[in-house]
Amino acid sequence: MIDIFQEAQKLSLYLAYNINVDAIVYLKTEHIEKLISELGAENIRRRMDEYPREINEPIDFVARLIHALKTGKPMAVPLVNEKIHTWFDKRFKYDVERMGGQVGIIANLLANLDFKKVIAYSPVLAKRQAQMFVNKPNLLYPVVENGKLVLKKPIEAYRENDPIKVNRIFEFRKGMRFKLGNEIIEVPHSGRFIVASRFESIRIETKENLKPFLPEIGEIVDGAILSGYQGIKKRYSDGKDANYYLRKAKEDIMLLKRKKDIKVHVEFASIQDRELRKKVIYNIFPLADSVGMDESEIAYILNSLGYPKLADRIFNYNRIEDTVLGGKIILDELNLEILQIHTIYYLMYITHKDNPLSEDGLRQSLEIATTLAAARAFLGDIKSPEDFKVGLKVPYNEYGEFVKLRFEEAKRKLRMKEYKVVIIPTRLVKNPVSTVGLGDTISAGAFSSYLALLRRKGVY
Ligand SMILES: Nc1ncnc2c1ncn2[C@@H]1O[C@H](COP(=O)(O)O)[C@@H](O)[C@H]1O
Ligand SMILES: O=P(O)(O)OC[C@H]1O[C@](O)(COP(=O)(O)O)[C@@H](O)[C@@H]1O
Ligand SMILES: [Mg+2]
Repeated sequence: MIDIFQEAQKLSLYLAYNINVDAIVYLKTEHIEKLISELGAENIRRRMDEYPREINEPIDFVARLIHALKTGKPMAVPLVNEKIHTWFDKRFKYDVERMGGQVGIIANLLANLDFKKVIAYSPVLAKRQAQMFVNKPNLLYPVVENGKLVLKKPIEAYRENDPIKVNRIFEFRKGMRFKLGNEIIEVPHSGRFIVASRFESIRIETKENLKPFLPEIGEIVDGAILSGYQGIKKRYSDGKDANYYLRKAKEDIMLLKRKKDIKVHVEFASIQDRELRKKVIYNIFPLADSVGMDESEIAYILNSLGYPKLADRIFNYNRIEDTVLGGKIILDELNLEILQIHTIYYLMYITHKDNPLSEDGLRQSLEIATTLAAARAFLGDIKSPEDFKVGLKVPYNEYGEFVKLRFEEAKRKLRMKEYKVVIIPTRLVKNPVSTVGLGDTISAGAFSSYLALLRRKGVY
């Protein structure tokens, strides 16, 4: 496995579009009890039944937070009412502020792992945000100077007046117990709840001056990881809308692939609004080669594709045979080369039978992914390639053997002839320093090692 990791390190990757500051709160029972006594258990329960898909007022936040705590699922809900920022800041002291967003997290990870070159782009880059990127020669931000593409360290490329986006992250831990009225809730898994800020001023796009250079960037790199589409809004005050930004996003992928047919991985993230989710899935996925998502996200996607019962089963029971079934549907309906699903107890790849990699190769790629996530969960951050070894010391989760057994059963039940499906148990850290960014870490590790293995086979 180490040899594949070393081959992945020789790759150069392009990343776009989202960076932000993650302001992290380590939730304590007292926080929750205070919120419940302030807003009332009955009110919260009622709002939980309504399942608000955006945060307009404090009770929306508390309802969705408690739903996440009850299920132990990773969740992200957009904050759309700028007036309640002060409500949050009065109630919570942020324990840590760190780099966030798929681009920010993956850029720092790959740069610290000594990848050859990481070109990280976000349409906004404020000074404070630029300072959160690791300052290494292999991590560069693309700018246009005198009509030419120039790659600079982020700290040399920031713009004074660019806005900063701060997301609030609530880290919760397995075993936390509290009362909601008469109901005792015990958190089943450790995880994170993201209150994702959505501002008019930050658009998910490639700025017009950089756009003509995307084919050149595509030529320099070996692959691209794109994410942030969840930040697109339905409508903007200047008349632009989601269709406009999705058309632009599609153009970007085609431009990146124009000079060299690089592989593109899309890291999916929670999109609460059904209409927007559907638009992102139908516009973007067919242009991607690879897509990554967690168990809540696969359920949301299947809901959008018209499989609500299967979606509910995956969300509530996380059974392997349902995930395989759902994965096959997504792979086929959106015509992907490979789909990667990360869940608390297992990681899964689904591809078509003609994928050039062997099942063993695919499994090794997932092993790299879970090892990196375990290292990050244990250390809080990955600072050098040496940290990979820390992940190797983390044991597989206690359901490891059960996962393998259930997978063998699923293979007997489901039609598998046309697919390659591989699954591995996760290496799960019992008391993680934090969990935010683990999915991004898994996907970066999986996609880059997938590319390295394709290269080794001579097919990429
Ligand atoms: N404590 C943990 N140790 C190792 N890996 C973990 C831990 N908790 C979660 N994970 C993995 O990370 C993903 C989370 O993905 P998101 O996209 O951030 O939801 C989870 O599925 C586990 O595979
Ligand atoms: O949707 P947004 O606002 O771009 O934010 C994405 C959020 O997802 C993260 O990138 C983490 O994602 P994962 O936990 O799924 O790896 C956070 O750092 C960030 O706050
Ligand atoms: Mg994720």
